[in-house]
Amino acid sequence: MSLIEVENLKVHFPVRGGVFQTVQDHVRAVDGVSFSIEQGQTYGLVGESGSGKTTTGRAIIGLNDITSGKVLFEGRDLATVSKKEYIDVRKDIQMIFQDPFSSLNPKKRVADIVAEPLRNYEKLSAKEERMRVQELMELVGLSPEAIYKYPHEFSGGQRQRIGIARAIALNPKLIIADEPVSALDVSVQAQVLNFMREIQKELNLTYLFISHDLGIIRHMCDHIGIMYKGRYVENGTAEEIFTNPQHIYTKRLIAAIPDSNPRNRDMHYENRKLVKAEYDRLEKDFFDEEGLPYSLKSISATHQVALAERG
Ligand SMILES: Nc1ncnc2c1ncn2[C@@H]1O[C@H](COP(=O)(O)OP(=O)(O)OP(=O)(O)O)[C@@H](O)[C@H]1O
Repeated sequence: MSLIEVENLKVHFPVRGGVFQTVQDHVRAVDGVSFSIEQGQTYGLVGESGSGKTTTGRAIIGLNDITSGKVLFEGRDLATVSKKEYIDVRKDIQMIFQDPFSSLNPKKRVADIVAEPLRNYEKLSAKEERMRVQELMELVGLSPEAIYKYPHEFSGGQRQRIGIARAIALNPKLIIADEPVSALDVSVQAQVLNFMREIQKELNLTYLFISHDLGIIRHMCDHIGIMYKGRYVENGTAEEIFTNPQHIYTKRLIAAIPDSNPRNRDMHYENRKLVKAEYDRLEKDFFDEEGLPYSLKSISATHQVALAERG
């Protein structure tokens, strides 16, 4: 059984207007997304800004209302479990946020920040709590003595480690990591990503990893879903997606990954121009009037016609 299964998830936000603020329309932020994640695996959701990645993560954790569809955690439907069961499940699902600068309360010491979930769910004595927080600090590679410092006394990478310490405090099974390194310097990003992989192995964590950066997703994920305007255009194993992308949108994202090998740069640049030209030409044809993506088959047919026309 998968740890988590998301079935045909839809999250629509009402758009209100007029004098009486009546509902005039809906933003279909997530519009029929399905995936499952096995224990210990990393599933990547990738897409450009506004494609619905964050809303998907927030809906799973209960921060956004679900319009329709199901979220099953260890086979239990989160919409129908008892309150007690839901509280247990919520302990098992934690989140790491994008911005370690704003997600940590600047007025609180690290001891209080990391202890927050412990105080919500576990009744520990002051001594037990301090010991657990110190243990967590060591686990994330920070000095246990630093628990009395404030967030501004740490670097960006260290702050994200504090966010991770808070997320793993209750020994969760699933961590939703929403752009966990995009606010960090590139030099620090790799360190934090590698560290996330290390603790994943050590604690048998499962990740839902959200990013707009396909290069990072490639580094981290076993399976990938490519989102565009609230829907999937493609999903599969990381290997399938990178070795044989089917959709022109996926090809475009892959072509946009910077290539660190200088020998490949010229070729990469040419590929990029080619893919961009195809994409621009076909973009209007991708979605029918209801915004439904055409099947991969029809896209590749359209694609072939376009290529033939170009000679
Ligand atoms: N509370 C809300 N009310 C109305 N619309 C919303 C709300 N939250 C998100 N949206 C809209 O839903 C769509 C999807 O947003 P979402 O933040 O999930 O995308 P994203 O792919 O995570 O993008 P980003 O990387 O910029 O966060 C966007 O059009 C956004 O404006």
